[in-house]
Amino acid sequence: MTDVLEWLKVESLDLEAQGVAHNAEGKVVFIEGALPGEEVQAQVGRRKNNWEQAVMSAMRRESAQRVRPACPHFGLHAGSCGGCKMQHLHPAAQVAVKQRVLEDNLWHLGKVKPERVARPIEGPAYGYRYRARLSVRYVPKKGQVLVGFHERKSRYIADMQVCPVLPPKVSAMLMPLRDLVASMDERDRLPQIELAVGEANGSLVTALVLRHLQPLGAADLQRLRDFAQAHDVQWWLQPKGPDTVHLLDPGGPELAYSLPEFGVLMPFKPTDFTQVNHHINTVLVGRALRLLDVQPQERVIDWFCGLGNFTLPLATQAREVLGIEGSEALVQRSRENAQRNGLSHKAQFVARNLFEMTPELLAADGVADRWLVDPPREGAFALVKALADLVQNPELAPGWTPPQRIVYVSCSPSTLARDAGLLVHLAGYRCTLAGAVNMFPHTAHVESIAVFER
Ligand SMILES: C[S@@+](CC[C@H](N)C(=O)[O-])C[C@H]1O[C@@H](n2cnc3c(N)ncnc32)[C@H](O)[C@@H]1O
Ligand code: SF4
Repeated sequence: MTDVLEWLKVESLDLEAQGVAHNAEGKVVFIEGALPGEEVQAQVGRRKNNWEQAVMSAMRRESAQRVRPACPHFGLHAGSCGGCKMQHLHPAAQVAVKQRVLEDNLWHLGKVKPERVARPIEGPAYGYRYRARLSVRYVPKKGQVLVGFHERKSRYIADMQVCPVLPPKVSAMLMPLRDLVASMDERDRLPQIELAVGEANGSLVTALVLRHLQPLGAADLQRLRDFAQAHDVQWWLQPKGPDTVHLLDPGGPELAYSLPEFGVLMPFKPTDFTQVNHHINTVLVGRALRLLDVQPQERVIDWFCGLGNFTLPLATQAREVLGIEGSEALVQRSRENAQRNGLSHKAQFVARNLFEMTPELLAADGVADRWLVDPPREGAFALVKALADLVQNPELAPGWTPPQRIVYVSCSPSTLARDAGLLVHLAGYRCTLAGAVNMFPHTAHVESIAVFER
C-alpha cells in the first residue's frame, strides 16, 4: 500500500461493507471502512484495470448513519473478528443496503421488478444469534485455548472474549468455555462447539454440542457436568458424523422454540436446521402466512420444509399441507412435531431431493392452491423449471393447475432472482412484492421474501 488518493465521495456500500466511489480517472474504488455519503482518503492495496481496492485513511465528512460498534472485536485491522462486517453502520441503513442488493439482483439477473417493495422485517441488532458454530483451538505455545469465530480473512480463530450478537448468557460463557477446554485431558482433540438456543414458555434452553475426536474419559465428562451445572447448559456430544450427536445426560428441559401466533411448539435437535434468529423467524412466519393468505378449503405445498417451521402454522389454516424436504431426519422431526401439535391429520411430509424435480414428479404431487418455497442458497431452479414446463405444456399433465400464489423465502438474492426470472418470464407469474429481512444484522447475508401471483 503506497499511494494516497484524492478526496473521494462514497456513493454506495457493497455487501462486504466496502464503500464504493469513483476516482478522478473514473475508476471504481472499493474502500474498506468508508460509508455512503462520506468524503474520505484511502490507501490503495490492489489495483486492477477497472477497479481498485483501498482502505480508508482519513475522513473529512462523516455519515449520519455511522454508529459506534458494540463489539470490541469488530474492526478492519488484522486480528479483528470476521463474524460481522457492518457494525459501524446503523442497522436500519444495513437493511436498506440489503434491500437495494435484492432489487439490483432481481433486475440484473432476473429482469424482474417487483410491483411493491415490502417494509423490511427488522429485529434486535444484538443478542439475536441463537445458533453458532464456534471453532476451538488449543495453542500449546501460549498455553491458551481460543473459542470463537475466525479472524477477518484468516484461518486463525479470533481472540473473542465477548460476542454481543450471541445471547448475553452465551457471550458471558466464552471465557469460562476456554477455561473448561484448557482443563480437559483431550483439549487438543476438541475442534468445535456448536451452539443452539431454544426458547419456549419464556425461558431459554442452551445446548452445546462438543465435537470430540477421541473418546472422553471419566474426568473430562465430570468437568463437562460441572460446567453444565454452573452455567445451566446441556451438553451434547458428537464423537463422529452428525448422526452420532447425543445428549451427555438425558432428561432436563426440551430444546424447542415456539410460534405463539399459531399456538405451535417446535422441539428440535441442536444440529437440525433451524432459523438463526428466533425473533425474526417469528415475524417472518407470520408475514409469510399473511402474504400467502391461505383459505380453509385450500391445499398448500411447503417446499424445503425443514422441521415444519412454515408447514405446521400453515396446517392451522389450510385444509391440507404437504411438506417436502431432502433430509430424512428433518422429515421425521416434522412428523413428530405435527403429532405433538395435534396437526398430523392435516400435514403430510415426504423426503425427496428437490434438486431433481421433473414435470412428471411435480404433477404427481397434485394440485395445490398455494406454495411456500424456502430453499437453501442454491435456490429452487429444478422446481421452478418443472412448474414453467407444466404451464407451457399443459398436455403433459391434464387436469393439473399451477398454484395461484407463491411465497418464496430466500437466503440468496442471486438464486431468488434467477428463479423469479423463470416464474415471471416463463411461468406467467407477476412478482407482486419483494422485501429484505434482517435475519443476520451486521453480516453480509441477505434474507428476503417475495410473492408471485398468477
Ligand atoms: C432454508 S432451509 C428452510 C427450512 C424450513 N423451511 C425452515 O424455515 O426451517 C432449507 C431446507 O432445504 C433442505 N434442502 C437442502 N437441499 C435440499 C434438496 N436438494 N432437496 C430437498 N431439500 C433440501 C434443507 O435440509 C433445509 O431444511
Ligand atoms: S461475531 Fe461476535 S465477536 Fe465477532 S465481530 Fe460480531 S459481535 Fe464481535
